[in-house]
Amino acid sequence: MSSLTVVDHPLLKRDLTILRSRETPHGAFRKTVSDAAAILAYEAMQEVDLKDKTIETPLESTTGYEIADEVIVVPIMRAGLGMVDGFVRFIPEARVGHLGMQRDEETYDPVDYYSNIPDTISEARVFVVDPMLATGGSASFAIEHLKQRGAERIHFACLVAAPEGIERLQSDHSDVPIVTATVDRELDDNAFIRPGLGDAGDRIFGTTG
Ligand SMILES: O=P(O)(O)OC[C@H]1O[C@H](OP(=O)(O)OP(=O)(O)O)[C@H](O)[C@@H]1O
Ligand SMILES: O=c1cc[nH]c(=O)[nH]1
Ligand SMILES: [Mg+2]
Repeated sequence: MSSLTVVDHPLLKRDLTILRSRETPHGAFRKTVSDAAAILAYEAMQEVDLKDKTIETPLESTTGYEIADEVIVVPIMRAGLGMVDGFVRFIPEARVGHLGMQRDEETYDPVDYYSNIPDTISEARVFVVDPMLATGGSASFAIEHLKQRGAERIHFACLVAAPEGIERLQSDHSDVPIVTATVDRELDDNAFIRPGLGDAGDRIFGTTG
């Protein structure tokens, strides 16, 4: 079974509270998603490989490190776009792929509408990002698509996960580690996460209210 890491950090708890509140307007919501994603990135990137590099300090030579991995961040659109900045903040040379996916409002199955993935995917360490893991359908489909494109080292990062989504992802993709800020109680009858934070895409982009 893949690993599940629930990041325990006071800044993340504070950010999650801002995100959960219905009072938070979309500008503050978008900024907070980005800030929280950076904290998740810090944890999710623990396994990134390094290589030695000799450098000159002002006084002498010493051995330092640089990132050895080719890193690709893949947001599941739309809401995943809000996490990209937080992830590339630490690795500016990272490439970004895009997967467009929208849940069907009745069946809750993901419908894919866009894919643009860097052709270095097979040798890369890939971070799939989406704030919400609800039924797990979108994340599972996205990861399957990336595997079919050749990806072999995939990580998944989200802000809010439902127990149902974690179970689905661990069952479909036992090789993909999951990093999240919280595991919430349950899915409701509309497959929304409770207590959750509502519709992440709409709140990031201000498409309702
Ligand atoms: O785990 P699941 O049951 O698949 O649900 C989670 C998906 O639902 C949301 O996207 P949505 O379909 O609302 O699209 P949007 O990002 O364009 O709003 C969310 O950002 C995930 O992609
Ligand atoms: O709670 C949920 C479930 C799916 N998508 C969201 O944006 N929020
Ligand atoms: Mg949405």
